[in-house]
Amino acid sequence: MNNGSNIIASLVDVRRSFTQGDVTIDVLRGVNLQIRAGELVALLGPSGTGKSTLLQALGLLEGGFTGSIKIDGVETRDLNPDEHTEIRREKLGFVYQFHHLLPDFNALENVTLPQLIAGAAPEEAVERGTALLSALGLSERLEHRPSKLSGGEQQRVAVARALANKPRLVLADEPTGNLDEHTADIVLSEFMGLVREQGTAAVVATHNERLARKMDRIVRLHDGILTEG
Ligand SMILES: Nc1ncnc2c1ncn2[C@@H]1O[C@H](COP(=O)(O)OP(=O)(O)OP(=O)(O)O)[C@@H](O)[C@H]1O
Repeated sequence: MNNGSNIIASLVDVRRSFTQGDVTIDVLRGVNLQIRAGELVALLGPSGTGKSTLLQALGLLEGGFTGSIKIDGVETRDLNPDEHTEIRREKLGFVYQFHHLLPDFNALENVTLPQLIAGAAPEEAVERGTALLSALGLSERLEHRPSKLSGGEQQRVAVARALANKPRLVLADEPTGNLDEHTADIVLSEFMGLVREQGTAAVVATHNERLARKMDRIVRLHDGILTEG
């Protein structure tokens, strides 16, 4: 279901502080961000500025935020953890720097599992998983376990998994950060191509300006504030 609006995610005046002993760090100091459906947004900023924290806000992965966090028009702040989980399952996909694939499952199973959990019929899940992995050049690797795949291949499986349930928004935290530059370029280009083909929006945290420039929009986090361009 979608709310008819073109905005898939919206943050208004989002703040987050962390306190460790006597020290409080204001990591997000009033972040505003609107992501349109199908839009690819690069999130840049030096290490430790709060890119992961911002993705956690969008992914409804942590508490402790103030401000408004809307996903597909729904204000999430007052929802309970089960409702957050449901929104994550229905609308969001995640890719991390390290793939977090299940080691005892093969590539195809890693992509079909989230679909089965979401209630897809097994044949449907296998068909979609095979199509996604094939689009990423892994048609010959469906039955390989993660340990038998290269780093780039593992990240491709993680990308396919993130898209398995047709999310409206994919949140990617340094998705190619542990790959060499050449492989990172290829995997990120494939990721962007697939995301565009699926009409999914994405926010991609990265240190890589060059790759960021290939996306629709760049936002930068600096001193807890987000700026455009
Ligand atoms: N759970 C936590 N408890 C205390 N401090 C935290 C916590 N999570 C993050 N921080 C602090 O918040 C700041 C932002 O961290 P975050 O991981 O969001 O940055 P980042 O921009 O993603 O960094 P990197 O590019 O290195 O991954 C850091 O100073 C970090 O130490």
